[in-house]
Amino acid sequence: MEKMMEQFLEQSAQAEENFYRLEEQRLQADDHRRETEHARELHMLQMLGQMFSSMSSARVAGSTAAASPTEPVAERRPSGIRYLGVNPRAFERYFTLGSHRGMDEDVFSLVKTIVPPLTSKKHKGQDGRIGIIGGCQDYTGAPYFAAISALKVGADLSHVFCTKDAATVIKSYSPELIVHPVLDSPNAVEEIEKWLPRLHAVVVGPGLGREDVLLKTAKAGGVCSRHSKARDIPVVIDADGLWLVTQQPSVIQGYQKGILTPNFMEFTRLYEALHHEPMNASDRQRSVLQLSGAMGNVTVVLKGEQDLISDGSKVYSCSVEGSGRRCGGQGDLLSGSLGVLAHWAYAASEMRARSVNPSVVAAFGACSLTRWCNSQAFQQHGRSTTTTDMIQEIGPVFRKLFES
Ligand SMILES: NC(=O)C1=CN([C@@H]2O[C@H](COP(=O)(O)OP(=O)(O)OC[C@H]3O[C@@H](n4cnc5c(N)ncnc54)[C@H](O)[C@@H]3O)[C@@H](O)[C@H]2O)[C@@H](O)CC1
Ligand SMILES: Nc1ncnc2c1ncn2[C@@H]1O[C@H](COP(=O)(O)OP(=O)(O)OP(=O)(O)O)[C@@H](O)[C@H]1O
Repeated sequence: MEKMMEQFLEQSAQAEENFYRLEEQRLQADDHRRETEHARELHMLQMLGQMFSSMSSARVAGSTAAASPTEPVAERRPSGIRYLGVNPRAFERYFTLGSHRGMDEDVFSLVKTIVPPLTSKKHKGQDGRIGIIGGCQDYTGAPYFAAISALKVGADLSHVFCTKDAATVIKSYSPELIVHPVLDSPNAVEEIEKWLPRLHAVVVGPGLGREDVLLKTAKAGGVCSRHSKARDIPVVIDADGLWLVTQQPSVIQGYQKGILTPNFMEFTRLYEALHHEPMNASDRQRSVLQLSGAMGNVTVVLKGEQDLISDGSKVYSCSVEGSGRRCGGQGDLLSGSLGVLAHWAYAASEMRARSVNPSVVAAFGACSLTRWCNSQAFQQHGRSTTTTDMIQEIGPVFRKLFES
């Protein structure tokens, strides 16, 4: 009897494994189809963009007005950043948001090209299945903010992997999230790995806490899992996930689709752990470049008055207008949005010459979005602005920044 039971269990484990293998193959085929479709649509958009741009340059050439808004754009275009033919007005609008740095406009225009078209041919899941690893007894807001932001940006499904006692709380904030109460279960890593093959990006850290056992699970089940690195999906590391990276930089060092999003304190800790010397706070651009280099060129986003983004070769700054209000949770909005944008950027970039790192494009998009949501929410709520108010702005701000 016992033997039969054993055989039965073995067979059902095998059947389950086969199911996931087939499911993964099916998802990969779907992704491939979608990427091809996306590339075709993108190609048409590029051609249209080029047609518009040549029409508008013809108008500029024919007019006597030397100060057309399209002219300085061409002059400001830096070498090494491919121009993909977008509406020149995007640059004009971007300037009104507060940036005055030549390099930024091109990265900003690239963000628009990664947004997948909405078509009736897609099925649920194709625009992104994002996983957030975080959420414990103390912190239930952070994973919620990250996961709901991913959905509001345009992901189709958002999964949260949290501890048991955080799960009911997070579920009660939103019926839209899929919540797995597994982080503190004895077989936590297997529980997470069951889902990982279906995910397009993971965000590790919001509200994770710093208990050893949770950090170990996040490491084995998220950052280092064969399903994330081997499947080559973007891994965004934020908040307490950065605590883990500070203790063990090798968990993400050299992984090209790794993106770290430290605030100033998290950045300082990580910098000092890697360089064994105090950071020079007056030269943040240099420090962010150095840290990305020391991490094997993972993308680093140092958040602050200006967000500095580097993949170790260049530093980009994002200074889209925000506000003076610094409520907790804004960083979670950023990391959740970044998970989706990173997936889109890599899906889109397969078809293109990679003149700009897709992680940088995605990071630039997420920073611009977060900052402007902050500014828009502040206009209505002033000092009482909270992250929930900012999340309500994601839809209109995204449309205005990236889809108009
Ligand atoms: N509602 C929630 O559940 C929230 C939970 N959070 C979680 O709280 C946990 C701890 O996050 P913390 O960010 O507090 O991390 P830390 O415990 O490392 O604290 C960082 C400290 O640095 C300070 N700081 C930030 N920027 C600074 C700067 N430029 N100069 C000087 N000091 C600066 C902050 O006030 C904070 O006290 C994380 O898991 C995080 O995800 C936060 O995301 C906020 C919202
Ligand atoms: N001084 C500032 N001016 C404008 N925007 C800022 C400023 N500081 C931070 N931000 C923006 O706020 C967002 C979150 O950064 P913040 O430093 O609050 O992260 P965090 O501390 O990790 O957040 P969280 O509270 O979620 O843990 C980023 O998009 C950043 O651009």
